[in-house]
Amino acid sequence: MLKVERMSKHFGGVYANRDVSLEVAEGELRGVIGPNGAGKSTLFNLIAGHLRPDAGSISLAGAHIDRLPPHVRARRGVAIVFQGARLFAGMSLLQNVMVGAHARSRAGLVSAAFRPPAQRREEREIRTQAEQCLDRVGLLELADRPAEGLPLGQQRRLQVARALAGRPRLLLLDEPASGLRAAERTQLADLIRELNGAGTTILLVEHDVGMVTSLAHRITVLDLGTVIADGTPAEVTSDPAVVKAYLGTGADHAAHH
Ligand SMILES: Nc1ncnc2c1ncn2[C@@H]1O[C@H](COP(=O)(O)OP(=O)(O)OP(=O)(O)O)[C@@H](O)[C@H]1O
Repeated sequence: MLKVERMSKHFGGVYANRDVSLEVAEGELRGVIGPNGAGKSTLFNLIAGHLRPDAGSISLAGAHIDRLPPHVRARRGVAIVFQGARLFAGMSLLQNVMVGAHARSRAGLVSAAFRPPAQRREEREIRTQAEQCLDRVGLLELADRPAEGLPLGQQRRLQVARALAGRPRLLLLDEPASGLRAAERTQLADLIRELNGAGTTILLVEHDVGMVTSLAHRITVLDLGTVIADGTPAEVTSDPAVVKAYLGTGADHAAHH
């Protein structure tokens, strides 16, 4: 479904990504890991459309998307959950998800305020769909609560619900576990597994190696901007190059856990 071919991106003299290739098959849960500075965020931003590659290509279901702006990629079915993405604090959980759905609807959120009768049905459909998305992430009971002050674990799940409202073909998750407590991580991991089990193709870029190895079918390992391993969790974690890359930043890595 997603194919990244020999993609490179440099900042000055530093290759943040160099000749990076990876494929995500339909229905797959693909993990991307790597020590600090490996190029994970850069890869994520290139796929999401926030950075342009210097070389190489990205295609979705056979069509090149690397020159499309993020919102057009979203319309093609690429949903993005950013690390630290903002929620609308003044809105309820349900409204936050409805914004995600409106991004895809013809009416748009602004015109929803002046909705003529013809648009009321669409509005109702969006609401129902948003409720379903909240239900999928286990937050339906909190639908009418304000998003403000929500614990971090619930914020992340709300962000996932918002991404699901666009009915994505591919869900991109950028370090979704960062800053979460152990119990919240477990809940989030269960959610990711469930979504993938229900058919959502997922690319999970994550610092937490344990989480990725427990969830992903296949893992791409980056180090210093290049792919050093690609395979099943068992294959990559026993790969000497991977072990060496992580040992090289051992103290730093341990500090994150
Ligand atoms: N906007 C930028 N300008 C200059 N250098 C950058 C920029 N973004 C990334 N880099 C450099 O590119 C390399 C890869 O960084 P990147 O943030 O993609 O790694 P990462 O794997 O996400 O790291 P971390 O796990 O620490 O977040 C690093 O050497 C970084 O300093």
